[in-house]
Amino acid sequence: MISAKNITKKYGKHVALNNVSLEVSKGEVFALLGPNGAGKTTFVKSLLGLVSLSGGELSLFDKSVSDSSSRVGVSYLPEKFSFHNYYSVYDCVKFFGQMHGLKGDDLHQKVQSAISRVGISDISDSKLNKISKGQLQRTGIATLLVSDSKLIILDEPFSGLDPLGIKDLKDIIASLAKEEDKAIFINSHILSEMEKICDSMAVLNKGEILVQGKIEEILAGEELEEYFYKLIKDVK
Ligand SMILES: Nc1ncnc2c1ncn2[C@@H]1O[C@H](COP(=O)(O)OP(=O)(O)OP(=O)(O)O)[C@@H](O)[C@H]1O
Repeated sequence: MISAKNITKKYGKHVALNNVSLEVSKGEVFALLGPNGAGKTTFVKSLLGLVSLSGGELSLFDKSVSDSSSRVGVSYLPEKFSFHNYYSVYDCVKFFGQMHGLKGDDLHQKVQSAISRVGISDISDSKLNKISKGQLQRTGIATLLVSDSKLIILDEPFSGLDPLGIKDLKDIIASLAKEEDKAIFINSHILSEMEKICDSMAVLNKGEILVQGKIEEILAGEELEEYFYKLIKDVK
């Protein structure tokens, strides 16, 4: 679903991604991990076509990311979800449903079901400027659930959520992961959460991939946090 072959991104003289290669396949929950400034956001922006690469090949569903149709079937949740303040939660999720081609009763049912799945049915009619940060983030998650996107890209999805929100999101990710035709790509710092929900990972540091593969095989019984800190310390 995602294929990066030797991709490089330079901002002026600064190399943010250096010869990065990685693959994300159907059915995977994939974590891109790395310290501040490692290049994670640059990688996500490259997938979304928001920055142009300096070299290499990056594709979604076997189409180059330079072709915007490669992003049909992709949903993205930014770290801080935002939308027009004067929309209600319902209308916001409905807008995303309409963007994915849903109509009539089907649209209404899917919007209601997405809102209920993230536990905010009680504030469905509230305007976005009248709800909390965590409720707004849950609204963002509902916008992902309303469509049947095959690739879901989550940027720091746990940020702004309370422990209950984190638990709900982990359950949602786990249930989406059961759908074998989907892949979930997560960019996050919260290592403890990643270990429980992801099956594959790559660690980026200073624009370079240090390790990549199945989490269980990489960790071989070690805790992810411990493994990560040792790995980063060793290459500093
Ligand atoms: N628009 C830009 N112009 C110049 N340099 C940039 C730009 N965007 C990012 N960088 C640099 O590229 C490197 C990678 O940044 P990036 O935002 O991709 O890292 P990150 O892993 O997402 O970091 P964080 O975890 O702090 O969000 C950093 O050194 C950053 O300073």
